[in-house]
Amino acid sequence: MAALNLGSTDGGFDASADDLAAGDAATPAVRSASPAAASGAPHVSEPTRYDAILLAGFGGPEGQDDVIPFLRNVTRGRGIPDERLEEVAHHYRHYGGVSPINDQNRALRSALQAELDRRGIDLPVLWGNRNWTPYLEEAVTEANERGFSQLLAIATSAYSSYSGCRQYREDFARVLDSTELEGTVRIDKVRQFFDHPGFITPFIEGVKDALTQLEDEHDGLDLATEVEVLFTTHSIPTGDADRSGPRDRDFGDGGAYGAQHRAVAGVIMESVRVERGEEGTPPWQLVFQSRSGPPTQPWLDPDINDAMEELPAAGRRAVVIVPIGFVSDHMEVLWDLDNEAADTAKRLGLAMVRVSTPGTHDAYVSGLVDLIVERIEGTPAEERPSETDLGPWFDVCRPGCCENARLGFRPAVSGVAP
Ligand SMILES: CC1=C(CCC(=O)O)c2cc3nc(cc4[nH]c(cc5[nH]c(cc1n2)c(C)c5CCC(=O)O)c(CCC(=O)O)c4C)C(CCC(=O)O)=C3C
Ligand SMILES: [Fe+2]
Repeated sequence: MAALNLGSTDGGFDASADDLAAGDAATPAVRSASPAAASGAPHVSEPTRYDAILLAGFGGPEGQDDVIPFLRNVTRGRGIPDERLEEVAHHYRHYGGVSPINDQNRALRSALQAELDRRGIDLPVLWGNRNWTPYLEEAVTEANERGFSQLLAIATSAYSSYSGCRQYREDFARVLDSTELEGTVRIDKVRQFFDHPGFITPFIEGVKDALTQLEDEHDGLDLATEVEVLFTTHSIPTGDADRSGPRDRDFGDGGAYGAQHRAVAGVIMESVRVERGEEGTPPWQLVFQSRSGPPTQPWLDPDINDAMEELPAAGRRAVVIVPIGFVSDHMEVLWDLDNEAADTAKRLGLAMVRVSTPGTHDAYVSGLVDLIVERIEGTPAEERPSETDLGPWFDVCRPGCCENARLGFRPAVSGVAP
C-alpha cells in the first residue's frame, strides 16, 4: 500500500521480566542438523505430535465500516490519527472496503484441509488473523476448547523479516498471554518456505507462461534484450532488513530478507534459462513496492515504479512483474501492481504481464502439507526440499532473529530467546 506517511513511530511496548521469560518457556527441543552445524547452520526439531494446524493470516476488512478499525489494528501502539489512516483507506474504499485476503485464506484453509484428508493426516486446520476477525485469539481459544494443546502454525508469509516472521511469533506469544493459555497450549511454526519447491513452482510456471504470452502478442519481440523481469516484494525499513535472519551470518544487502529474494529470483530465472537458453532469457532485477513510513526513514529500494522509468531508455518494450514477496493476490498486489504499476507501464509504453501468486496452486498446498509432515516426522535437514543454498530454513528461529529495529526485544514463541 503505497506512500502512507506514518510519521513518527513510538513502540509503546513495556516488557516486564515475566514477559521476557515467556520466550524461553515456549522453546521446543532442538537438535543440530549435522554434527558440523554451528549456530548459523540449519536446525531441525525432534519429531512432534500435533493436534491441529493454525493457519495464521494478516487479516483484512470486509466492508467500508471495517476499514478504519482494521487499520487501527495494523498500526496499533503507534497513535496514528484516523485522518492519516484515511490516506491508505482509499485503496480499500476503492474495492468497497473489502480486501480479498480473507476469502483467499478461507480458500487456502479448505484446500489445506482437503489435502491433509486426502493423505490421511488427521489434523483440523484452524484459521486466525493478526489484524482482523477471525482473530488469532479466537482460533487459539477454540483450539483449547476442543482439547488441542499442540498447534503447528503456518503463517501466510514465506521470507524472514520482522513483518513476515517474527511479528507472527510475537503475536502468538501475546495471544497465549492474553488468553492465559501460556503453558497449556504450545504453538510451533513451520520454517520460512521461500525456497520450498511448492512455493517456487507456481512462479516458475507463471514466468514461463508470461514470456510465451508476450511472444505471442508482440511479433518479433526479443526476449533477451527487450523484456525485463521485475521480481517484486514488500519494501521494509533497511534497519529491519539488516536484522532479518540469524544475527551471526552476513547475508549482504538487505540481510537475509534481501538474500532470500535474490536467491528465489535466481532459481526461477535458471529454470527459464534451462528451457529457453541464453537467447530466450530476459535480464531481471529485484524491486520493491508498498513502501510506507516517513520519507526520512530508509527503506529497501528501488521502488518498482522508479525501476520501470529506466527501462525504455535501456531498450525494453515489455515487463514481466513477478510478486515473489506474496503468497496471494491481496491488496498489495491488486492496488500497487494491477493499478499503480500498470499505470506506470502504460505511461511508459511498456507491455506488462503480472504473474499470479501461489494462492491455492496444487504445488503450493501440497508443499505446505509437506512442511507439516516434516515437523511431525522430524525429517533431517538433508532430506528437506530447498531450492536455494540458503535453506532449508530453521524450524526454531535463532536468538535475536528478525528483531524489529525500533521495538527491540519482545517475547516470541518458536524461537530461541532472547
Ligand atoms: C513484509 C511485509 C508483508 C509480506 C509478508 C506478510 O504477508 O506478512 C506485508 C503484508 C501485508 N501488509 C498488508 C497491509 C498493510 N501493511 C501495512 C504496513 C506495513 N507492512 C509492512 C511489511 C509487510 N507487509 C511494513 C514494514 C509496514 C509498515 C509498518 C507497519 O505498519 O507494520 C499497513 C499499514 C498502512 C501502510 O503502512 O501502508 C497495511 C494496511 C497486508 C494486507 C493486504 C490486504 O488487506 O489484502 C498484507 C498481506
Ligand atoms: Fe504490510
